[in-house]
Amino acid sequence: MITGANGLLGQKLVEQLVESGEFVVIATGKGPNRLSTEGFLYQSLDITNREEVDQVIGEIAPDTIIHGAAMTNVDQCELNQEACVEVNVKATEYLVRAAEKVKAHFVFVSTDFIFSGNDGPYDEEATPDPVNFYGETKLTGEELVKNAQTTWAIARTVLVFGIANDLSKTNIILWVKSSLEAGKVINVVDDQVRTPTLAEDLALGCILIAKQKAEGIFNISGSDLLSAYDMAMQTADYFGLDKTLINKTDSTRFTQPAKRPLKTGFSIEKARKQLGYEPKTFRAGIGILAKQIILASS
Ligand SMILES: NC(=O)C1=CN([C@@H]2O[C@H](COP(=O)(O)OP(=O)(O)OC[C@H]3O[C@@H](n4cnc5c(N)ncnc54)[C@H](O)[C@@H]3O)[C@@H](O)[C@H]2O)C=CC1
Repeated sequence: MITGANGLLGQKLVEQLVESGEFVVIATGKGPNRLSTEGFLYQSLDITNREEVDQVIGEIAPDTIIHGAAMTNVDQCELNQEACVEVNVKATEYLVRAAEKVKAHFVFVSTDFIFSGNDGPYDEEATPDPVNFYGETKLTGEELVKNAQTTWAIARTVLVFGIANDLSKTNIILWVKSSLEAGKVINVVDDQVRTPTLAEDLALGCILIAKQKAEGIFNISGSDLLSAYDMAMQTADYFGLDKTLINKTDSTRFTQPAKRPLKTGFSIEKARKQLGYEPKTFRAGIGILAKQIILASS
């Protein structure tokens, strides 16, 4: 059972799980089914509704729950903290309690934003110290999961990029591509460092965890440690666009409601060794997006 199935990760998870043919997939999401594929059962589920959560999980009694739903807009979390707590903390608790009753393996998707960004890249043992409210709520979610009376895993990830089926979500690659194609000058920070993650790779990592019923914390991200500026330059290079339109800048030039950690990124050695997880390079990820852009516009 997947939560947040209409989201970017949710869509990729459902696609890959169905394609493998090994699972009965229950996709749950807020409101109607917005997935473009078939071969699964869809159940509308607002995870902030405790009764609904109890009822749906009680009836389905899934083997495994991959909890990908979250309030993911970091600035909105800072501005609307009550709503952020409802989704990222309280709903996670409802799901954990319901999972305990049916003894489901519980996989929680978490974030590099639980870290300060002063001393990345991080391994699974590093000490969290979030710099914004979103990070705080995801860390509280992790604590709830760690104390669950059922088996659990936490899949932490970093800057997820991919193409959603309704093209609703933008990402750094799409932004750089469209700006440079329009001849626009863009300012890109070189002091925020990440290991960007192709959405398909994150889904793959979650599925490896689910299949093996692996327990504990796993870093599931890309392996290339890049600044946002590096990502922009690689994107321009891939599409043969004008790199002189990309200006290097730093985070002090931007004011956003939520502070961003500077240097995060993950070491993924544990997932490589224990799960057999191997992500694409960032360049290969751009290539996959490029094909999806062509398919979406044809
Ligand atoms: N996108 C990123 O760069 C990163 C994402 N993550 C984590 O990865 C996970 C997946 O993220 P994405 O797929 O990128 O996000 P997304 O924003 O595309 O999907 C999240 C989904 O959760 C759903 N949702 C929100 N409130 C809900 C509710 N009350 N009931 C049911 N569903 C609800 C939304 O409708 C949406 O479909 C999240 O847990 C996020 O915290 C972690 C690090 C980076």
